[in-house]
Amino acid sequence: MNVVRGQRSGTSTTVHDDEMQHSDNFVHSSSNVRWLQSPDFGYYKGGGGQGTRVYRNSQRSDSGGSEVFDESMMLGALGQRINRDGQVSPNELSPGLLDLHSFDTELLSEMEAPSTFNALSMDQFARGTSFGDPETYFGYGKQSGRARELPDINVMKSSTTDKDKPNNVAKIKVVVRKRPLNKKELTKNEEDIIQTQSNYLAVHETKLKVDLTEYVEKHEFVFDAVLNEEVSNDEVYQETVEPIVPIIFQQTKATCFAYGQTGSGKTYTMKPLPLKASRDILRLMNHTYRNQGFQLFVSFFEIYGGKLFDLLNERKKLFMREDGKKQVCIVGLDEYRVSDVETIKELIEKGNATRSTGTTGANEESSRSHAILQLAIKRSVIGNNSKPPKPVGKLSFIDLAGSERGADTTDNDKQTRTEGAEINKSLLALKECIRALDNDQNHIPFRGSKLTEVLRDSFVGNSRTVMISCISPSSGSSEHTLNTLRYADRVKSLSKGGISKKDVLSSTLNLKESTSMALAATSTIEDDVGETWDENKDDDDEEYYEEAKPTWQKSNKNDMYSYSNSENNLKKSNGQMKLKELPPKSDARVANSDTDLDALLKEEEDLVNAHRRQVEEMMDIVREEMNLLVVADQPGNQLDDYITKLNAILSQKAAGIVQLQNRLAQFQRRLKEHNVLISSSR
Ligand SMILES: Nc1ncnc2c1ncn2[C@@H]1O[C@H](COP(=O)(O)OP(=O)(O)OP(=O)(O)O)[C@@H](O)[C@H]1O
Repeated sequence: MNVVRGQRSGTSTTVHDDEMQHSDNFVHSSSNVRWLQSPDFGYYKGGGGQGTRVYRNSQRSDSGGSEVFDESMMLGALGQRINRDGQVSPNELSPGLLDLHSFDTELLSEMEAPSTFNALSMDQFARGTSFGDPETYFGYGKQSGRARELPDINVMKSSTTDKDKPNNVAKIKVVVRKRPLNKKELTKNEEDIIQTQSNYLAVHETKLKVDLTEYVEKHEFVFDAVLNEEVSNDEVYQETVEPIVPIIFQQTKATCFAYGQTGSGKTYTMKPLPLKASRDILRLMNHTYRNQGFQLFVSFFEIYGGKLFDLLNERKKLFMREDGKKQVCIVGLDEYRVSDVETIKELIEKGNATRSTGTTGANEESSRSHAILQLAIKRSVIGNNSKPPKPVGKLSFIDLAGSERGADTTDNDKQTRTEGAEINKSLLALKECIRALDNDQNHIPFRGSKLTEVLRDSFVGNSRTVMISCISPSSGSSEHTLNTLRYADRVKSLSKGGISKKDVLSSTLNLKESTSMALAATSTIEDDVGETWDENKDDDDEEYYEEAKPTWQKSNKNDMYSYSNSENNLKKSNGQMKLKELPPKSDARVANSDTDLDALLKEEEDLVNAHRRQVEEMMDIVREEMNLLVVADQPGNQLDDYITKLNAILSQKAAGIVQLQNRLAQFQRRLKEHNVLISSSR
């Protein structure tokens, strides 16, 4: 019997070991995590006992010799510039403005692309799920070193054209990658608490009962793919990016990003991917699409503290601009036309060396910025070099900054906290956007962060997203790991099917209750707003924005958000309530009522989203407060200062919730009026 057979992708359950039905395939201990130490157990890798295991890190050969890109070169490259003489020739540079949005208006007519999907489908049984394959399967017997037998597929191996195949590629694919235990974790005798099997993953969290006896809580998840510590970067590429490379030639914009706590392996995972993808793109251009006018362009920039910097031009500050058509442009971003792998490699290394890094307790070279590397495919008209090439598709790689929390930092200073707040904000915004997109919601909350604003064009239209959740296996990281997995799980599961209107209504009804609870929770906090949580206002925004009023708008420097459009809608809708004065034509009434109802439902949905955001932010704050207790014992921490700031934020959040409550009350009044109107028109 298989414990998790039949679980659908994106579901998770929490099972206490004592309640668990034991599987033929998985080994469980009833009371603690020692099961992981059995040398016989398939999940326990590496020789020696606790503390003697060698962290194998970059010794693994990923490429089987033919790899041009030497990953070990890249390891530890953060903060070190790798000088190469081969500079990019100036005429390969297309300077100026990268029109991130032009794809929507300038797309080429659809063309066929070779597909790897035939090759993929052949291997789906062996690999577990693939894009678009919601079914899970489980192999029998113990897990081998690799998470699964990944086939040696290559973008050129299958040249079969199948126009329909790309449509089978799921909009979102969520993959989890577990890294090996590192030296630090081994020294601290931390255990590997992550069990993986095919696309199934379990976290064995040790907890304490009230009587201080230990027990193990098992949290189970199923994702599109789970890659264990034995899986190489080549295999990660095959599982994640390789399948989407061909569809970039078919007007698709794809985004691949890594998410996870600091030190969990995001950079390690993301760094090799763009080069591998470029190699495949160039192969397609030089063979299948030979002499068809396709060109490859590379740009690389970072978002740090809400500001943009060009990583290929000495961190030159960039400005984002949005025109009347809501097209996002990054003014001043250097975009390089490339035609060989060596040049791309140099550019990537240059960008990585320029990236902002810092030290956190969990990672000595922690990425403090979101780095975005874009491979854009354009096409020029053969024989007409005067016209600029037209965008065809784009592949964006995002190495997200590590989610940072008070307890992780050895240097709990203002800057680190500011970075952490900014990072958390963008991660929340990213999740909201992905969910909204997959639910085909009209309103995509791009404005939640600079990251999502910049990525906006990659999410609209024909888009694909691959999220790689990176996790540490160690018992000491169980809380972070569970947070990462829950984030991934929510992205996956909540993105399916959308929220029914009925569900939205019931959520709204619960809203009042939960806001009251949240208010009660914050009511004891002093009303001292004091110094704010150093949310730096980005002056550039005002200067460069030309668009209509944003949906989400900072109302002041205190990192509060108000829903300006909603207020406008409200006025408009109130105007519509004058419907009562219209001639009593029931059809007109009903039609107008429908419009009104749509507006109401839209606003209601926005309210729920706003509320969810408030609650999530509150949760972050509560977690921060919990961390205060942990850091309290450490000397040198400015706890008073920290607590004052937390109190200030909590006060602001409480005010935000009051604002929401007022809007909810207004909304409910209008809903009542609307219902009266509907019943009178019947
Ligand atoms: N799968 C893996 N196999 C071997 N070593 C790994 C793996 N994943 C990560 N590492 C190592 O762990 C360390 C931390 O990884 P990395 O810098 O990629 O973390 P990160 O998630 O990007 O952290 P941050 O968010 O702080 O930048 C590095 O030394 C890296 O080489």
